[in-house]
Amino acid sequence: MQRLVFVTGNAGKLREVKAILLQGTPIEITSQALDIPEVQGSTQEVAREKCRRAADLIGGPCITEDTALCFKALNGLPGPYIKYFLTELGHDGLNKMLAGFDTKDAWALCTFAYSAGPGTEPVLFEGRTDGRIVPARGTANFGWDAVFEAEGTGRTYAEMTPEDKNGLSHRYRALAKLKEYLASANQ
Ligand SMILES: O=P(O)(O)OP(=O)(O)OP(=O)(O)OC[C@H]1O[C@@H](n2cnc3c(O)ncnc32)[C@H](O)[C@@H]1O
Ligand SMILES: [Mg+2]
Repeated sequence: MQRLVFVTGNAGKLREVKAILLQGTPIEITSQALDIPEVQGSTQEVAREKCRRAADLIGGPCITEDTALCFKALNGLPGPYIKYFLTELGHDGLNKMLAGFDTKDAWALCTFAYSAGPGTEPVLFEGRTDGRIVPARGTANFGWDAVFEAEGTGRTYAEMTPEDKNGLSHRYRALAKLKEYLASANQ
């Protein structure tokens, strides 16, 4: 059994990561909620720096995760800054931001970063799910789930069962790559 510390302050992320990793992996997740300052930059720069700081703080190997919500009309923004937009504007405001644009297309991008310990360069694993921004539908219990309709499903993440979301989400796709990496690194 491999033990990995997932450093996150977000209960929704932790719940989904545990559920996804339960499906056939010898990885046990323990978590630490640390509020790590996030730098500005590309999703990759934000992810790398957060993971470096987390590894320094806990003094050992760890994973961190960054989620971006990218609007096509805005060339990928708010991207890694979605948390602040969601907090300040809410679901309705996110829709209104796109009112002047024809395309409501968007994608959810998840970046896991794995550090083998302080001083090592984090390795990144990205997963992307395409969709579009819609007026809120479904049970809104996690972030922007209610306003993101995943392509080809006709449903927002908030209208899906946890199993359905975890079978096609940005997080699931990124974790699949992380799992593969850890499995081959352990042979
Ligand atoms: O401690 P960390 O892991 O950084 O947790 P966080 O909540 O600060 O997370 P981020 O910095 O990655 O910001 C991502 C924002 O998107 C939200 N979010 C992340 N994953 C989501 C998902 O699958 N569905 C809906 N909202 C999500 C999350 O609640 C934040 O508001
Ligand atoms: Mg954060």
